[in-house]
Amino acid sequence: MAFCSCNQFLSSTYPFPIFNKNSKSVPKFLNSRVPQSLQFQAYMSMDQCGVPLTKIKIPHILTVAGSDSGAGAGIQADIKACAARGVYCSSVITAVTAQNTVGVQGVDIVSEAFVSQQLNSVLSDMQVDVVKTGMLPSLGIVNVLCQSLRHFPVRALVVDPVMVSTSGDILAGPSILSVFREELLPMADIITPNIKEASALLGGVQLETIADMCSAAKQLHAMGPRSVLVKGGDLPDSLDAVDIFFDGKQYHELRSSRVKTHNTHGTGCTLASAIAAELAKGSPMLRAIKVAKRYVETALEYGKDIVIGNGPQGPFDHLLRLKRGLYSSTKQMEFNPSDLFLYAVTDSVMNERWGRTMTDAVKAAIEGGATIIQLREKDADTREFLETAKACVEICHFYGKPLLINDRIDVALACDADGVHVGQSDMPAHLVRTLLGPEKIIGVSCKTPEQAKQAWIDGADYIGCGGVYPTNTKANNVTVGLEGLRTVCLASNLPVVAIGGINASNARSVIELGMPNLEGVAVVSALFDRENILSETRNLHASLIQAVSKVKS
Ligand SMILES: Cc1ncc(COP(=O)(O)OP(=O)(O)O)c(N)n1
Ligand SMILES: Cc1nc(C(=O)O)sc1CCOP(=O)(O)O
Ligand SMILES: [Mg+2]
Repeated sequence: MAFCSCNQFLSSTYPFPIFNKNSKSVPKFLNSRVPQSLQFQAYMSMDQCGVPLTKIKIPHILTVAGSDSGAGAGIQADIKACAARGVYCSSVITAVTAQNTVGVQGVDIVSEAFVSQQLNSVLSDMQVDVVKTGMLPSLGIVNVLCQSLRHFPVRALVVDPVMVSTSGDILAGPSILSVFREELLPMADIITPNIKEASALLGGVQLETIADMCSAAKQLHAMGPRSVLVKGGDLPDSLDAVDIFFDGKQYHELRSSRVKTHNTHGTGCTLASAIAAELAKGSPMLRAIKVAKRYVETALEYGKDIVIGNGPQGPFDHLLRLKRGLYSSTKQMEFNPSDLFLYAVTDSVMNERWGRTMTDAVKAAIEGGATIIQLREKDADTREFLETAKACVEICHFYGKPLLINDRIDVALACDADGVHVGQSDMPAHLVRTLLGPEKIIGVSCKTPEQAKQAWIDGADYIGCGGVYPTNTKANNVTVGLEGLRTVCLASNLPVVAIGGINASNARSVIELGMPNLEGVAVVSALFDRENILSETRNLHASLIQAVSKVKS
């Protein structure tokens, strides 16, 4: 069988270097074996009859960790998390634990020589993209791992410094701390300690507040990893789950509501594996962490009521009861609040009135400056809507703009749209999130502060607030006015887009409210019920730019 690289994939490189810039012994981008820079690399190949075949390389994580006989954590959690996130997972087992939901009853450490042999088997052959480490129970095992990583460099190293199990059992003693600090951490792209592990790595300091977590992240970063995620799940007195990410320059406070459940065994392993999976797909670090956190939250939500074992901490449902089978293993478009700046909501009745197709209308709106498109079809046949939606996804992605579907989760899934917009009488946003998965964009219409708060809890990405002005486009719509918009913006943790009766003449007053989380305006008739969409969009775009610069000055 003859293989040759397919050129269209050659430019698809990873956005991150292999090892930490401070690492003394490992050169950056060292690559001795295979062209690993080609994510999802495709090979054009011929079989014996000369028929072309396409082979696709899927992202590959190697987990170096301990086995958990109860399968909630360790190697078993890593493999399930990777399967759920659409990447391949090989495994090097460092220890076999006898474990259940009560605790750890026994540990059998695998010999250094055999860990080394496993590492060699996988790394010498299988084109690993990202290595993720979990339980590393002896100094010798950390040493052989570091040696292997020098010999077989990979794209990224995720170190979950597992020391104590959720049940409080010791999985790696203090003897490994020095080799962690001196050898492994400087090689890592990210380390993901919880509060107890961060404290142990820092010699036993007390971490009780978010400020303490930031300080710990900075001190751990000084040990050499490119970035640090200190997980605050154990932080006392916090209603939310708060993690601190530090990339050496900036701190990011990542906050999410806690899922009320005892089924949390293995969340640390799962989060680190999910981060590794996103990195292997090509996401930058912060994005990888956000997606991984959402995945863990969704999995906890799915598993919150399951009963496995009699102990205090049960496993959860990594595969989300296999309900979300339509997750894509390809990289999804990232939501940026600035996408809401000029939000075009389509209307096919208006398009028909002006004698044009939906695809022409979408193209013209984007060329005029629309930053995001929503397909809103109240009466279309599903089949016809789906075909239009598929064509519009292509157009939007060609221009690098996200496309959302109004109301119809099924259509959004079927055409692999970037997300959906739902209102208060549509499917609840938390269910939309579980159906669409952690990466898709979800917007929710909100007219009150309570609705805005709920949208945030439900895992939405933004809210739409209106009607700011009276509109003929949506029957019986309640007008909340500029004051209503201001009240909702003040209550919202999410970015807001204003909607309802907005056009190039009154958009200024909306922007001049000066609310920091008000990112833009959504419009239907001012763009689509006009003869020339391109010039109307340009006009509105110019008004918005003018208004924003006035607010800033
Ligand atoms: C950006 C944006 N904001 C609000 C809406 C309205 O959604 P909803 O309340 O569900 O009403 P319908 O659009 O479904 O009639 C929206 N579509 N987009
Ligand atoms: C779809 C929609 N939702 C609204 C809300 O208030 O939530 S107002 C509206 C219609 C917006 O159309 P136009 O820009 O033509 O006024
Ligand atoms: Mg709706």
